[in-house]
Amino acid sequence: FVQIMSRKKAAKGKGSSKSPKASPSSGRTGKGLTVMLVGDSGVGKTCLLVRFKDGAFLAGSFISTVGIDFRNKVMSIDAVKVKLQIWDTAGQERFRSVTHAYYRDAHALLLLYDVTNKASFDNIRAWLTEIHEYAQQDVVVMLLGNKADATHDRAVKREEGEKLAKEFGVPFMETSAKSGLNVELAFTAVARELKHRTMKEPDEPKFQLQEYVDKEMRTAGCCRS
Ligand SMILES: Nc1nc2c(ncn2[C@@H]2O[C@H](COP(=O)(O)OP(=O)(O)OP(=O)(O)O)[C@@H](O)[C@H]2O)c(=O)[nH]1
Repeated sequence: FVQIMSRKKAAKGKGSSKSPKASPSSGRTGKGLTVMLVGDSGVGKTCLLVRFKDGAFLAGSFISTVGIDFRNKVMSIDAVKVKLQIWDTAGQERFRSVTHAYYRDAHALLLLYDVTNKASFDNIRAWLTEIHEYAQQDVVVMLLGNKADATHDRAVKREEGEKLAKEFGVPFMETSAKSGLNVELAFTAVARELKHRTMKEPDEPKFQLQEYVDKEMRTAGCCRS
């Protein structure tokens, strides 16, 4: 599997992490925390990652990811350096078996749908079933409604995303890889949760991911980027 590289990466000539160090069995023991991006093809997984990593938006023609792609990013959380290894998976059905092999090594999953594509939202239930089947029980899952900038084409209301997330007990926010809305926050929130888990003091209260996200969004007002 690890030999399968992203066609996107080759086509766009973007700098990426060197050859993938992770393998389906090394994630939990390897250095860093692994965050996997999943969701239907075209929801914006690669764009979200590129926005987070390089601060840019990949406009123009859409080149689907083939297999899986890897990028590393070091974040500073309360003065502690946290290394995230981010796995960008292919949303296309034909690569599903590749993705399945990586689930169990993921510490966190960012599950995306596209707010302009109702089918991608309807498929979230199936994605959650798949996650339940293949990922670790304690995996951190966050639901993201991406392309929030595309107001004219919106097909899924924010309230619908919130409702679904509540039903499954996962934190939720809308993002935009295009405008940058909440992109940093999505990754920071899961990194904080994972850091808390690994470095928690005995009497420290549990980190409340959704509370943190809500507070950060309130502080930033409507247009956090
Ligand atoms: N308006 C808008 N378009 C976006 C956004 N994110 C991605 N796109 C567009 O959506 C298309 C698909 O984006 P990708 O990031 O390649 O999608 P993906 O989920 O990685 O797709 P697969 O690799 O096939 O799984 C591209 O044409 C992007 O330019 C966003 O936040 N807003």
